[in-house]
Amino acid sequence: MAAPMRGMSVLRQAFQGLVRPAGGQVCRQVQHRCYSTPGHVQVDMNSETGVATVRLNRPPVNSLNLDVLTELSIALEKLETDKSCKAMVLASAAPGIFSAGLDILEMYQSTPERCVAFWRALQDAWLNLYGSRLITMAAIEGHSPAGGCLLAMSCDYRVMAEGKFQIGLNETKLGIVAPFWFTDVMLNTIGHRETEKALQLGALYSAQQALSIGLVDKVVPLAEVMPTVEGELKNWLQIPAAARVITKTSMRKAVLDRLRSQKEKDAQFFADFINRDSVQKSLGMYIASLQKKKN
Ligand SMILES: CC/C=C\C/C=C\CCC/C=C/CC(=O)SCCNC(=O)CCNC(=O)[C@H](O)C(C)(C)COP(=O)(O)OP(=O)(O)OC[C@H]1O[C@@H](n2cnc3c(N)ncnc32)[C@H](O)[C@@H]1OP(=O)(O)O
Repeated sequence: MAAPMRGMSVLRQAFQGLVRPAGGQVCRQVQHRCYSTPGHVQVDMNSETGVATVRLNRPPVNSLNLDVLTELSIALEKLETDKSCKAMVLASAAPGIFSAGLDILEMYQSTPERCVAFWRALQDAWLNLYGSRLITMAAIEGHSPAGGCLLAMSCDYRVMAEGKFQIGLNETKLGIVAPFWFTDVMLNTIGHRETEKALQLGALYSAQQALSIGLVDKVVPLAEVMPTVEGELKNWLQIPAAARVITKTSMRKAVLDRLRSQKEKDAQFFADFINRDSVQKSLGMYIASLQKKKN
């Protein structure tokens, strides 16, 4: 039997047919299909319910590097074209973390070419997620700063674990600036006044604070995050899909089109901005502060 997954009872896993075959990889029987397991993004498709669970799997903190973002983008594209797939739950396979956001090492002392490739991968992953026809829900079972917060905000619904975990766009604290499309998504989520404060301060919120400003939709004990997402999904799945998708698309189109129309310019701007001496200095200091935390 596979080791129990965090936030999921052994009974629930047994019920869902989790087994570990001779090869050693976790797989599911009958109604479940694993799209991928070896990489940094695990996709588990339940063909009976039409719900896919996509787990980021890059321990220790699921920082989003070029590989993770490319894999995430491909996984989302596959689900989008899978007619049996109706909904997607974005979660983490790493305990205590949803995602630490972009891999800072992709932005520090990197080449302009790598920066552009990295940024394109982020743009594509986000366009696929924010523009998805699927019902998308974030199961936030841990910290979710910066790019992690962007991924969560880009879903249709967010359930976060109570306790010590934090979520927010903290870019200014690193001496960098949240790109316009991060800002647009936050504006659409919590409104203008809260976004202005949140972005200038680089604020990281507790789950309860995030709930109070509408950054997340529900806060529950850690073990209840997945069951709560599953319960909420039942409501969403009852809505006629075409009407829901048209509504979602019309509400998100302007923000998506804004990036689509200037993808290359945005990627070039990122590479130029991030390679400024002052930005590199700030990033260097931030990396040192993360490392110092341990000593
Ligand atoms: C007008 C201008 C317009 C455009 C400008 C263009 C672009 C600029 C904008 C770019 C956008 C960036 C968005 C981002 O996502 S930036 C990333 C921000 N992320 C963070 O600040 C999170 C940092 N991490 C943490 O706070 C903690 O790690 C965390 C709370 C998530 C978890 O804490 P925990 O105690 O559990 O773990 P740690 O011991 O801290 O970390 C373990 C190891 O992981 C390393 N680490 C952590 N986060 C990252 C990361 N984001 N990238 C790379 N590496 C990371 C950490 O250093 C530890 O490493 P080791 O010491 O073990 O080697």
